[in-house]
Amino acid sequence: MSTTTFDPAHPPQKMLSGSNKESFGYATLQSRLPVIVSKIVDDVYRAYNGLDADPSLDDSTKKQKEQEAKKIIETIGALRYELQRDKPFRPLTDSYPDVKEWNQALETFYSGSSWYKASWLFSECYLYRRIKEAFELSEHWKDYDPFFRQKSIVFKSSQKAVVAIAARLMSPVSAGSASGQDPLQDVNQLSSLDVLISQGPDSKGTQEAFYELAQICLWGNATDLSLLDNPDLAKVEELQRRMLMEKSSSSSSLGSGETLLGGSPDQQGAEGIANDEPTELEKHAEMILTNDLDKLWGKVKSLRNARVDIILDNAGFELYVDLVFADYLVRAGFASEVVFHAKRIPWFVSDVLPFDFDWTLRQLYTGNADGLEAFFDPEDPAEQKAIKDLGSRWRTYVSNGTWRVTSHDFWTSCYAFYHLPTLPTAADLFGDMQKSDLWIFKGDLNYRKLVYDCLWPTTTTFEEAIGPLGGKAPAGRKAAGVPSLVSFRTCKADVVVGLAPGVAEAMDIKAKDWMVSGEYAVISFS
Ligand SMILES: O=P(O)(O)OC[C@H]1O[C@](O)(CO)[C@@H](O)[C@@H]1O
Repeated sequence: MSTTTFDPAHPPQKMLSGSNKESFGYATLQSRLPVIVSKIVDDVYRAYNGLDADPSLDDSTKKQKEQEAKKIIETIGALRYELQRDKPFRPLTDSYPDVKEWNQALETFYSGSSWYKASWLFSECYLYRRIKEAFELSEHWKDYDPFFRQKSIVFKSSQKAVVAIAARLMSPVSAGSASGQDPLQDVNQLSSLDVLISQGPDSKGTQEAFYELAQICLWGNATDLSLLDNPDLAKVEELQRRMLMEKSSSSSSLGSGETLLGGSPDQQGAEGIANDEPTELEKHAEMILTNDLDKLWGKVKSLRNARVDIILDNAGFELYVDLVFADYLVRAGFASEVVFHAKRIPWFVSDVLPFDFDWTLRQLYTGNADGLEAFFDPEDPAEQKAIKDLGSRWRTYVSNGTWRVTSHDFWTSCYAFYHLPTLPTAADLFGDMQKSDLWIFKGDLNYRKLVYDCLWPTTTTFEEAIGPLGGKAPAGRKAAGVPSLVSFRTCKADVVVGLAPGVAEAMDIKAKDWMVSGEYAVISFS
């Protein structure tokens, strides 16, 4: 394959790079990535110390595993050193299927280059690929995910929001039915989004549910572990509050028994909260700096039994809200097939691997079956049931083929998504994705790869910035076989497009780190 037309080193605008000391790329290479790498060492130590307690290993395998763990720890330490001293990149030496493509790109575009000189995107992707190499060169640790422990801890700490959302979706109709009103006549009387959605694709309830769940899906991207390089669980909880339909004047803790996600007007009145108070979710709508939800709704409402592809980002809570949104699309009749694209190798700390997907569903539907301790253990039996029912429904989607999880090496390559339609090694992926009616890209890294991670003026249109995937592509998006697409992204890198004139300047005054803090977001539709 010739890589000359697939160039990760020369994006259409000046590339983001760690060579600029003012950039977030520099800060990431300088302080965040070394911490992430050190945590891998800690994790392998812990795994290695736990080997003795593993009854499935015979003595000789245990010994081999221990020796390999020591080697991995050494290799990861050396990798941190290379990064911190800005040593030149070296070719990969394992035999994972993508190695040839990586080495070709290194040789063609980055020969003699190094972490701070190359594009930030390339360096960061290369780092995660080198981490994979350290494990891949072993016999017993090839499939080990050094980030799984962190993913699981943070997901567990998301219980309050997980439960609140499950209850919002699944709990039975409350006030409307209790007051004898026909709940389907008055959507405000309903506590269950499931009931709203079941009114059919053209109903007001389905539309309201769309706006709420799409924003929940967006803000799920705020809690990823690569940004929280020292995950502070209280911070995770705080970030998740924004997804709830709580009134903003309510207390700042998610204590049990409080009215989460709305509830009936009566309930709110009883708590002394005026109905016209904005909810947390509504308040945060102002933080979506370019918001194409209306355009997305225009597309979604035209779909019937369509195929929707979701290019996943993080495991844990973000995956959970992605599944909530996918569930909505199916329940409302818009989609009959949802394809989830996961990563094949541990990536940017918390990205979803196929294993994470299955594991997440299991934690939900298993509950405390067989007397085992449930992963989520809300005291209220109705909440326990809501989680279990939701998980069981999702398991059925997987077993009957409504939901499919897939993965491809393209998502962990060094290439921007500009190259998806033409990169020979992605031809099978692109061919399959062309059968879809809508692509939903989650998260910051997917956004960076969509817009080629370069310094576009912030008023550049999204259509233009995504090049061949956009409507402004020379052949036109449709001719190129690309369906409508949307990006749900909280901003964690110093690139953003699609802003109205003056917005970036106003933000610079309002919040210096608005581009990278994860506090602000964009929803961009093409
Ligand atoms: O999980 P997300 O939203 O893709 O975020 C990953 C992003 O986090 C960061 O590590 C934040 O610096 C970026 O390098 C990367 O783009």
